[in-house]
Amino acid sequence: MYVHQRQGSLEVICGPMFSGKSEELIRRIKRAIIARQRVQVFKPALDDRYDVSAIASHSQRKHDAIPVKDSEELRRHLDPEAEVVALDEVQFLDEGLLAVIDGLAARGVRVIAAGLDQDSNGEPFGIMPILLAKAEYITKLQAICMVCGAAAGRTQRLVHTGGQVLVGAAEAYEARCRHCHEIPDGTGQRLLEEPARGE
Ligand SMILES: Nc1ncnc2c1ncn2[C@@H]1O[C@H](COP(=O)(O)OP(=O)(O)O)[C@@H](O)[C@H]1O
Ligand SMILES: Cc1cn([C@H]2C[C@H](O)[C@@H](COP(=O)(O)O)O2)c(=O)[nH]c1=O
Ligand SMILES: [Zn+2]
Repeated sequence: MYVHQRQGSLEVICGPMFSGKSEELIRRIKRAIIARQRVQVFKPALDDRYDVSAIASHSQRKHDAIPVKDSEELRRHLDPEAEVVALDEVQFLDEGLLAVIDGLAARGVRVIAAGLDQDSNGEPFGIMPILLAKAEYITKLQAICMVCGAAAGRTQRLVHTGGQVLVGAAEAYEARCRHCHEIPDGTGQRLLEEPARGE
């Protein structure tokens, strides 16, 4: 006879900026609360754009969250009774989070992690590729390309400052499709020019 235990799992919500990751995370958090589950919500302290101690979407939806500077601080705040642990902006958290998430899922906790799968150069962002490999469930969202209106899987940086990490919103970024996304090469030239016909 099988004995079913409460199954832990990892759900990852990814996609470019403005694709609705935070809205979707808040929706799942609200449903878990309606189901009277014990929910804990975290975000990296680094992301202080709209609110220091809340997940906030670009459409002003919010949910209280514990800001943490790294995975060690997150580990210290964990409620041993939590049934659901939700994390926003996980691309900013360190590799130590992987062991924390594995430990939670092994204890039967439902972990929901939202974050950018790609940086503004279209490269994998932080621990996201590993989380995607480890997840039981993946939701990849698309925004609307601000140039052509197509579905957008990438984020265009509009300012020529910063390295991979530059906290910001619409003043510094917009959603773009693969075709309209440009990777700066330092000269202001397009890197991804379409080959001329006949080439
Ligand atoms: N280019 C865009 N495509 C889709 N939604 C956009 C765009 N620009 C602004 N928005 C707004 O952003 C909201 C999604 O915000 P949010 O959940 O914070 O996204 P993410 O967490 O993926 O950055 C949308 O519901 C919409 O109101
Ligand atoms: C593409 C890209 C984004 N960021 C920053 C900008 C924002 O502070 C967050 C993403 O927030 P969202 O909830 O997904 O809108 O990440 C960055 O630092 N570097 C990048 O390349
Ligand atoms: Zn486009």
